[in-house]
Amino acid sequence: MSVLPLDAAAAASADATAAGSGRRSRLRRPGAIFGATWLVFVLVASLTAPLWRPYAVDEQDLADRLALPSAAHWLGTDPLGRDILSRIFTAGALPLLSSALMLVVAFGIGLPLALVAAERGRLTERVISRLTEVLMALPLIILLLAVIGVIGNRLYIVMAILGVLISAAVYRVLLGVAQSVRQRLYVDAARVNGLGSLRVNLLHVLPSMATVVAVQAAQLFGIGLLINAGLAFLGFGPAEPEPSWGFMIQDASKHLFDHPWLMVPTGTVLALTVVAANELADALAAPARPEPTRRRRRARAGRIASPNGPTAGAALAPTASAGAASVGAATEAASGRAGAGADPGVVLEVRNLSVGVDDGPTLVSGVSFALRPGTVLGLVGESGCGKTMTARSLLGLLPDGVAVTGGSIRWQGRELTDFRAVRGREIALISQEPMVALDPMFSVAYQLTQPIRRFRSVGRAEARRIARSLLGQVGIVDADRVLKSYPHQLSGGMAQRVCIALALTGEPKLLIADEPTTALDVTVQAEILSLLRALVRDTGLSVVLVSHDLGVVADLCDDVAVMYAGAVVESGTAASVLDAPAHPYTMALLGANPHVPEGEPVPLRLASIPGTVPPPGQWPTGCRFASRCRFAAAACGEPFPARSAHETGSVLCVRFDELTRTHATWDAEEVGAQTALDVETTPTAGAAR
Ligand SMILES: Nc1ncnc2c1ncn2[C@@H]1O[C@H](COP(=O)(O)OP(=O)(O)OP(=O)(O)O)[C@@H](O)[C@H]1O
Repeated sequence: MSVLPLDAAAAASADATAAGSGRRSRLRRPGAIFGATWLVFVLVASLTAPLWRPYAVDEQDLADRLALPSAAHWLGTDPLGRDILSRIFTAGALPLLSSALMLVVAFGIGLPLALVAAERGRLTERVISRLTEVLMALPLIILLLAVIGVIGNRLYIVMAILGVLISAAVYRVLLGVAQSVRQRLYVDAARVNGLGSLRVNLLHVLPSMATVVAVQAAQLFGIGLLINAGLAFLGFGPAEPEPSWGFMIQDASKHLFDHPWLMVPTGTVLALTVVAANELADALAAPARPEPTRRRRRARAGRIASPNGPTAGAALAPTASAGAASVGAATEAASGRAGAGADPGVVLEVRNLSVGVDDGPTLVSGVSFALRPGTVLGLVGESGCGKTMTARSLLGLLPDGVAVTGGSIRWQGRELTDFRAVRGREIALISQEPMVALDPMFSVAYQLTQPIRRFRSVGRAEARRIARSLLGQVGIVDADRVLKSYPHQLSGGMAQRVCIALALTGEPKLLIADEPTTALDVTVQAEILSLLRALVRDTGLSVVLVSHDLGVVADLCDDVAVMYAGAVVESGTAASVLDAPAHPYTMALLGANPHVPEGEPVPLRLASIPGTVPPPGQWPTGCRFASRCRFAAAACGEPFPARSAHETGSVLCVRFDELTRTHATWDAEEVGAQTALDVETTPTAGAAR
């Protein structure tokens, strides 16, 4: 039953987010104009045919049979001398309306099922998918003929049943789209902002699927017309003298050689109607005009170099507040504070957190840290080390099929289980891609005032006033203009400011900032960092900052937890960890930081840590960094506990004491053709290498 426009749907899904302006521009294309105009014309002409047709459908002129077009009969006559024009348009209502009915049934079943399966997770999705697979395995035409055998030529009912059968295929296509839309950051943002499941689907998921739904509907409509005509051709249409396109084509096929014209009018109307539906679908599926601006492209390029702009000079320098505010990101083993949730100074405590894929590998294990009010904790590490999974666990926003499998998250002294209750109100999220985190369908005013009204129980006018004030708080001076704007009209930096304002709508106490500056220009990065710093200073917010940029961490964080292969390998105050790293991975990470001190030449090649992070499921016993570590020894192959370090932090290295004693360092000596990091150890007796 491969009747669905999978390619078209996939193509459309790719740009579904540009739906607003994109859809309008697509509808101005010639194909779309032709398709829509013809479909409207044929529909109106068919529905009104009894009012304007020149002859009744059964009116015969036996003296003028099989006539060519004339003034009396514009499209000629059939073998019984009946007027073809009158019959064609009278016959149009049935295929058009019954195909529309088929669409309503197919989407009425397929679309809600896709939304539910995408939302409810893997188990529900599997159950629904298996059921729809059964439906898809049924032989469509044979089944339809069997139905006709039972109920007769009642084409509306037959087409409704066809809709039920096709709903399985509709579901398959829409499921993929719904799943991909649900992963978009603005859907997460809507959930963080307290929207219930129905409203998330209605306000954010469905509008983004509209293009795919329209493409599918247009193509299925054409297929419905053909099936309808095919059934009538086979004799399962309306009984004579009622006209039908299929029967008229069958009648014409008998005279293909002696009176070929007879095939032309009905064949042309049917073909034009199917082509019009397909043209409309193609126009809708065509990519919308690309939106990326030079600014976004530059931002992407900047991400590769990961410069820190004005903050780069401060890279690796201790922050002024670090010492004073340091809480330490301590593992439970190192701190020994099993009951630290009772500590009134700790706003968030994560202990022994594990995250894993259902029936799959563990992605994060044994992660522990604590956070005091008004401080910033940085989660750093290479890509794939589990920073995002850890951060998203704090909001209960893990991807489908991924779940917290162990440990505890204590928020303000109580175990965090009901994430919906705290999302947006107490804990908010700022994500990496501001342009994707805002819903392209809605104005900034709408996106800000909705959560404000919900969280603060205020009216429309007051919500707008608060939105304006929040925009002012995040450094937007022309708030009124920005409120009226749509996301695509904002620059990256402006969009991130709006996202931060959005995160503040529920007056949260904790911000999870997942690489909030990665997608931005260098100068804008600095502005956003300084904005975050000001917010922490002025409002007492706590922040968990996910970053791979040590410059950003040095600049903004009070404490830092360095993650490697799903575990925290070192934690402590940012000042102590960055100034005197205790774990070889932290040393190597600092050595590979692409920071060039002022006045020094830029190296030809950047330093790197040899090897790659072992993927989940392939972590070795013992130290997960051992295979890449210059200091690895036999003892690293065995499991070992974390050790206290940096006064309030910890380090997960069995050779910690030894390396400290020997003042081991791991610097990036980037010269000439050297590509790896050099190891320097101060030769001290007993310092084994
Ligand atoms: N939906 C998912 N299903 C299964 N595994 C996943 C999923 N998303 C991420 N992972 C895996 O989980 C591990 C941790 O990913 P995570 O995104 O937390 O890393 P990260 O340190 O934040 O990296 P990055 O800086 O690239 O975002 C990676 O190995 C990743 O491949």
